[in-house]
Amino acid sequence: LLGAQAVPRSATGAAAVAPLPKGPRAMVLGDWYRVVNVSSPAVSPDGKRVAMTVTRAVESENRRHSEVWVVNTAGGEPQRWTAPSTESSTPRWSPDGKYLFFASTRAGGRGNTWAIRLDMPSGEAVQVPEYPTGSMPTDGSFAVFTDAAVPAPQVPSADPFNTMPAMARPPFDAITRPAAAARFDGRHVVDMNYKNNGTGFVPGRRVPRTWRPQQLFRQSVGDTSKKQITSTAYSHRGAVVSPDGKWVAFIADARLRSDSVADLERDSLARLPYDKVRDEAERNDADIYVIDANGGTPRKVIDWMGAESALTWSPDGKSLAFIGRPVRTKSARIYTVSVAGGAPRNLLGDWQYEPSDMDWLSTGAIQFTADIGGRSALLRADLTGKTAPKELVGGRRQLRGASYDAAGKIVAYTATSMTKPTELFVANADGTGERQLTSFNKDVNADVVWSDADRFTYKSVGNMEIEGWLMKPYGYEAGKKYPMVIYIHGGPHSAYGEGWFDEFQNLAAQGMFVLFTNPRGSSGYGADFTYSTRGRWGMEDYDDLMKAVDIVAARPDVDSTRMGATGGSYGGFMTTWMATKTTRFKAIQTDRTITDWTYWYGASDAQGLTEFEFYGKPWDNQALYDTLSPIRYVNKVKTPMLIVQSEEDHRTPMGSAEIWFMSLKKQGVPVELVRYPRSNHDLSRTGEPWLLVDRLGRLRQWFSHWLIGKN
Ligand SMILES: CSCC[C@H](NC(C)=O)C(=O)N[C@@H](C)C(=O)N[C@@H](CO)C(=O)O
Repeated sequence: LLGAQAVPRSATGAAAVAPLPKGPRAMVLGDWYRVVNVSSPAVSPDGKRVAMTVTRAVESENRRHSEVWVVNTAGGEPQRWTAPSTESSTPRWSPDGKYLFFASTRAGGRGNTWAIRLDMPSGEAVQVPEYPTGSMPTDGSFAVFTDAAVPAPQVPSADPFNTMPAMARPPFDAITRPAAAARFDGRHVVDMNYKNNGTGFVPGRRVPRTWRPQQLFRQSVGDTSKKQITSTAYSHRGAVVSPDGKWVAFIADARLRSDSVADLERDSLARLPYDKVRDEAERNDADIYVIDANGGTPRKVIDWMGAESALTWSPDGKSLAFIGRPVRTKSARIYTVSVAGGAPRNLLGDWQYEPSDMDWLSTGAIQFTADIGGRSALLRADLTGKTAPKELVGGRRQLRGASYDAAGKIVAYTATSMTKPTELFVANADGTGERQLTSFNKDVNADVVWSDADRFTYKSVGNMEIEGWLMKPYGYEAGKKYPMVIYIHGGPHSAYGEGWFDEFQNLAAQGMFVLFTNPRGSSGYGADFTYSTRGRWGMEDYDDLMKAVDIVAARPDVDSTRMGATGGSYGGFMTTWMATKTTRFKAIQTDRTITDWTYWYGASDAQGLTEFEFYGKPWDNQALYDTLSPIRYVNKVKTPMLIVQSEEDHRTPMGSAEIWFMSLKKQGVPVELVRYPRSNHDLSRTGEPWLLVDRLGRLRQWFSHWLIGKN
């Protein structure tokens, strides 16, 4: 049943890949390598084609591979447009239809933008320095983009520490120095942001701190020269050119203060103890401006309290739309405002959900995608803001990356549902006439019986409605009882939903029910829901999870004596928290866990999370950091636990796992710790394929051992 794939090495060193049994059958681990992911759809300006990124795992080489593929919107077989020997992704078409640009790092090139010529026969990808990247007017004659006008300060070539590894060099502000540069290869740290999940350790500066404000530049198509149109001490962000090419709208500091002043103010505020009046007051950090596309003095369009993003011109160039969030704890809304100024109009009113992206189509419609709980949909806003947005494409699935043709008639997007890995779809922009354009997962879908899940909602503490799903075990037969494992997501502000997910399928294939919910604190249900757990982590959200367990445990087909729990990151915290509170689970797996919030605060790269959620730094509110730390109650734990942690996880560093492991070991509680090398916080999502699959295998084995009695 396990289906673990042996990967013997051939004489050449490449791993041989064992053939998989034909289906229909349960998922085996080797199926993970067969699932293809489609992302970043881009509709050509004429609406005839869609380009996309197609990503597969190369099992024998323990890596992923991405290519750009193109399919006709009228249908037919998708074609690969980029070389299999290189990595290529995120395609976009030039407005004149002459090029398909994409991101790729290729030998002998500058930067990572490459293009395929569409106006003449061509096999090789080329770089086109005379074709600018940035926001373009309707005629596509030039682009506006932002860049620093001053070069980054260089370390002098005579610097005595130049030969040292970057992390070993004494940073600019350091007092201490190596006794001998050639003999120290450790890490010398002076700045706070010295490590980052994914990037790893970040070397300190060898030169004084400088500011390089982002300026507006323009470049004509067919010309490699770039004209700088602003020269200011503040940065320009989200710059977009008006359809007629006369104006540029951008977002900048509300008082146009220099970047250095704004940063130093933020740094000094950040050092102060938490203060509700100051820290929760509405702030106006940024506003919207317009400037002549050839430069000049900018004019403020609106003074709007909050943070603006996704600035977009109306097709007639008279208005601007933006996504605005008044304060962190309020839902983002779509607003429109006249370029001449005046009050912005809220198009979403008090609609519960939040927009993820937005397009103002040439037809005049404003469309966007939004998470609606665990599903996501394509919607059209009411331009008067009087009625709720109209859902154009929805259903029990997740839609991403809506892309339109120049006429605003066609929309392409990717979609996935519980039993269907991602594929590309196209529809009329009003949502009618939907068609599936790719079937990259046809073979694996034919072999594997993906388990489906029933959606349910339930009322929890304070009458709050919670959304949950129960996935059936593979081979489910009415009248039999099955074990159940609850999955708990992280964030805590993220969400599970209506998409194919390898982790759920992995356990369902072993003959277990998989329960997953979005307790309060999850994203996708509006900001009130998301921030309702502030200062109360592990309290009502724990109740939400346990209520779902109660509901499911009462089913005649669930064996309530064989239940398990698993979760990662904040979900990892929650599993250790559960272990201190209940013995109703027979086994728990805790992933990228957090067991001590004070340790986490010091060791993680994301202090901002608890500074906000716990009302300050540990010394501002030590009682809360302690009360919510599972390690304080570890003497209560009786449940066998599998701990999985990544050696290079700078988000939830190893110390939490180590103290948990040692504490359980000392108390005689069955515990295993698996430490993954060359892995960070994203092992389960973007990690090395062999390690990722190894982890899935261990989850299967752990729960099979404790809940089914076989391994
Ligand atoms: C202001 S810092 C945000 C931290 C971040 N939050 C989100 C929404 O992801 C985060 O990394 N939190 C971790 C503790 C966490 O639980 N991450 C989850 C979700 O990404 C995970 O599964 O790794």
